[in-house]
This record gives sequence, C-alpha cells and structure tokens, in this order.
Amino acid sequence: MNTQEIMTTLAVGGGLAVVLWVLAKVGRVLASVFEALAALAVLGVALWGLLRAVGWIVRQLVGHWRTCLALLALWGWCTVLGWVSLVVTVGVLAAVLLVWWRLDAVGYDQWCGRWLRAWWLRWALYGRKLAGWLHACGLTVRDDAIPVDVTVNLVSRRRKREAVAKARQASGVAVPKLLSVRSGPSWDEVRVRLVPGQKPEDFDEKARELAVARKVSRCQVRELEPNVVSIDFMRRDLLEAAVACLPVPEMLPTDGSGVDLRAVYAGSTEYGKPWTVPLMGRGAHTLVAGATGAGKGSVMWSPLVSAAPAIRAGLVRMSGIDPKAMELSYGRGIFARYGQSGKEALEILEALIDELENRKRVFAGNTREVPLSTEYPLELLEFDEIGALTRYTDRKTREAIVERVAVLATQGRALLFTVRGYVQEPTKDTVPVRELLPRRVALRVASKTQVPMVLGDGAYERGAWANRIPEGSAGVGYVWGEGIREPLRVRAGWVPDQTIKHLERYVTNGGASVVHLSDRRGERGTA
Ligand SMILES: Nc1ncnc2c1ncn2[C@@H]1O[C@H](COP(=O)(O)OP(=O)(O)OP(=O)(O)O)[C@@H](O)[C@H]1O
Repeated sequence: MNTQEIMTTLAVGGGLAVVLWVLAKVGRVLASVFEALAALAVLGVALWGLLRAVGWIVRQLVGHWRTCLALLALWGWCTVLGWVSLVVTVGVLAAVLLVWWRLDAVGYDQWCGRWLRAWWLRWALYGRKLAGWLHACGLTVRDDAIPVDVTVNLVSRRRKREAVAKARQASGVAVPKLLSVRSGPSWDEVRVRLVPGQKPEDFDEKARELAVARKVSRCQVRELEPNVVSIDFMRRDLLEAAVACLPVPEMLPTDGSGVDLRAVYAGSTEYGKPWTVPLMGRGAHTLVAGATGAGKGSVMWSPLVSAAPAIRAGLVRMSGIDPKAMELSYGRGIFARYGQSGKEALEILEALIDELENRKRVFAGNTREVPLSTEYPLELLEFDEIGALTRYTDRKTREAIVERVAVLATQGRALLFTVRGYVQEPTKDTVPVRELLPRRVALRVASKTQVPMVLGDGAYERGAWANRIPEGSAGVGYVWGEGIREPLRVRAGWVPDQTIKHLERYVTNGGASVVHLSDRRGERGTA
C-alpha cells in the first residue's frame, strides 16, 4: 500500500468516524426528544383522563346530588361508627316503617311512603326508561342539521345496540328532560320539560301509547307550563270499588243548612279526592249521559243526599220529570213538583217559567243574582231520560218542552234555576238543548263517537275513554270542561234504595213544600 492509499484510507476512516460520531450525537438528541414527547403524551393522556373523570364527578354531583350526599353520608357513617351500626339502624328503621304501614297505611303513605316510592320509581323506572318510551312514541325531536357520523360495531348484538343508542344521542336527538317524579296513592306524576319543536298537545295525542309503554291502563297528560307537562300514569285504580255517598244527617243543622250548594259532594275522583258538583250558579246546568245501567241514578241521587239539609230547610225546591216512572218516583216525597207524562212535564216547566218571570219582576234592576232564601229557593229540576220527551214524543209536546228547557237553561243561573238532564243517547237529535247544559258527565257510553258528543272535541284523545268503562263499573264516568282542564275520571257515590227512603223521610219530616201543578202561581201546600 503506497502513501496515497494510506492517506485515502485514513481520510475515509476519519470521515466515517466523524459521521458515526455525528449520528451517535443526533441519535442521542432524537432519543431525548422522543422520550420527552412520549413523556408529554403520557402526561397529556393522563391529564385528559383526569379532566374527564373530574367532569364526570361534577356532573354526577350536580345531576344526582341527593344520591351523592346519601352515599357520602353512608361512607361517613361507616368510617366513623362502623358498618354494623349502619345495618342495625337500617333494619330498625325498616321494621318501624313496616309496622307504621301495617297500622296506618294512609298516614304512612301521606308522610313517608309516597316520597320513598317517588324516589325509587325515579331511580329504578322513569330515570332509566322514560327517554326510551318517549323516543319510541315519537316524542323526541331529531335535529337533522347536525351531521351524523356513526361507526357501528357489528361484533355483537349488545355492542351494536350500544352503538345505535350512542348514535341516537350523537345524531342530535333532543329528548325531553325528566324534571321530577311524584307518586300518589294511584297515580305517578312524571314532569318533563319539552324541547324546542314540541308542544303539550303532542304528548296528549300519545297518551295511549305512553300507557302501553308503561304497561298501565291509563295515562293522562297535563300542561303545567308552556314547556312543562306532567305525564300521569295510573298505577292502580282507586275507583275499582263502589264509593259511598254521604250519610243522610239525623238532624237539621242549627245554622239553616250548612251545605255549600256551589260544591256539593257527588263522589270520588280517580285521585282519591272528593268529587264535588255545583247545584247552583255558574256551570250548574248538567247533562249526564250513559248507557242503560251506567249509573245515572247515583249521579242524580248522590248530590241530593249531600244537599239534604238544604232541601229540608227549604233552600232548595225540587222538581222531577220522570218519564220512566222508576227512578225519581222512589223518592217522590222530596219533589215539590213531579210529573211523568209529556203533559205533566209541560205543566212543571210552565210552573217553573212562571216562577222565573215572577223573580225577574221582583229582582230586575235590584241585584245581579237572586239571594238564596226560603222565599226564593234554588229551583232544581231533575229531568230523567230527557230524550224520551225531547225526541220520542209527539212533535208539539216535544217542541214545547225543548223551548221551555232552553228558557230555563239560558236564563236560570242568576235567578236560581238549575236543570240537570239524564240521557242514554247523547245525540243532538235526542237532546236538542245539549249545548245549553254546560257541565257534562260521560258515564259508560255505547261507542267512541259518543264521547265527543258529551264532553266535546278532543276528549277521547285526551284520555276520556268512556266507551271502555266496564259494565261492572256503574257510576264511573268522565268529566271535562267547566274549570276541569283535563278529563277527570270520577265515580259517583252509590246511593242504596234505603238511603233514598231515608232521604225522603228526612226531607218530608221537615215539611217539604209541594207545589200542586194545578196551582200555577206557586201556592204551596205541605206534604
Ligand atoms: N255509583 C255506583 N256504584 C256502584 N253501583 C252503582 C252505582 N250507581 C249505580 N249502581 C248500580 O248499577 C245499577 C244500574 O244503576 P242505574 O239504575 O243508576 O243505571 P242507569 O244509568 O240509571 O240505567 P237506566 O238508564 O237503565 O235506568 C244498579 O244496580 C245500581 O245499584
């Protein structure tokens, strides 16, 4: 090897050494950079996870603050006093509640049971399932403007379901928010806040679907605020068993009557509250519709039993038109005027109109409503099977009766005249004065089409399913309108035959005034 080759070899070797040295240096630097980046990435992921965890905890704390507080309290108890004392305390508490429930179910439910039940139902049922029910019933709003980017994992059905559920959220489906759950003896009231694009009527229309989803026989929707509705689910039926009417009092109250004729007990509502009806004043004219055996008799008698002291005191004067001759005749004694045929019905109506005209003469210009007194009592007309005389009789009598009932219904309120009619077939042909009797009660009717005839348009859709009342539930019906915002299921107090006789004795012992139909001008005799 000559000198030149040696020099070249040395130069190449030196160059290679330099390159290797540089590469080693660069490698070290790169390794440190990658190490730093990896460390940063790990730190970033850890921080991101931490932030998400903190976010989740905050969400839970805010969204389920009661549960969080309870868990915190339990943890604190276990830490300070030990779990044995906790188990013993919970056991004793459960035993006390059980005894309370056994001894006084009503008091227990009022003070404790309903809160516990509402909490439990929110947790176990509505919180978990309501969103799904609403979505299935078409009560969610899909925002199509939000782009959907879904990757569905088909590995298993469960994962597929989860992916679809996530996709539903991600695709901008706005679900009404569950606000609160209240639980009464028979109803759960689930309040939800509507999302933009919805209206309370959307929920009304889906009441039946929601009832099916919740597996209950009845669901009703009430509008609480423009954007808040209460979806009420009936867990059990408080009207399943017959409801008692008030007892006929033994003695006349010393203050005269003691009866508020604007809110007289008639039975019970499906919420377990008293159902009251006005016999006097605004909204007192009533039409009760129901197929044969639906219980029209109890809707008629139950308020009369409640108003017995006022009838006996002479503050209410009863008139009865009884084409069937089987209903009012059983308590004939309480009626000051009573008739069965078309001719007698006309005489009663004529007598009432004479009295009406008389009151007009006495009070016109002096007062806007006749003050109730024994001299000018409430004239209450019970018109059973009104259709028998407003349709199924000769034309002349029919027209005369319709005309007079219309006069009483349109002019009677301030002059203290009330008409209560009962009908099996609530068509306009059968009861031409239907619209003049504003308070309606729909007992069991023959068909779905009869529901709006009695209660008005939309009643069936809003839950007044009067055609589906079972035959065995006599006295059960729906009321709507006249201050009642949503169809309300009620059951009239059942009035046994002996109670009607008792009522008759109670009223006539005090000297019920009887107007003889021949004495048109209201001369009164005593029964
Ligand atoms: N509120 C009620 N609770 C329990 N049973 C009732 C009630 N009302 C009525 N009943 C019972 O139902 C049956 C029919 O009642 P009711 O005679 O009042 O029916 P209705 O509608 O007047 O029938 P119709 O038009 O044929 O006279 C009776 O045996 C009665 O005892």
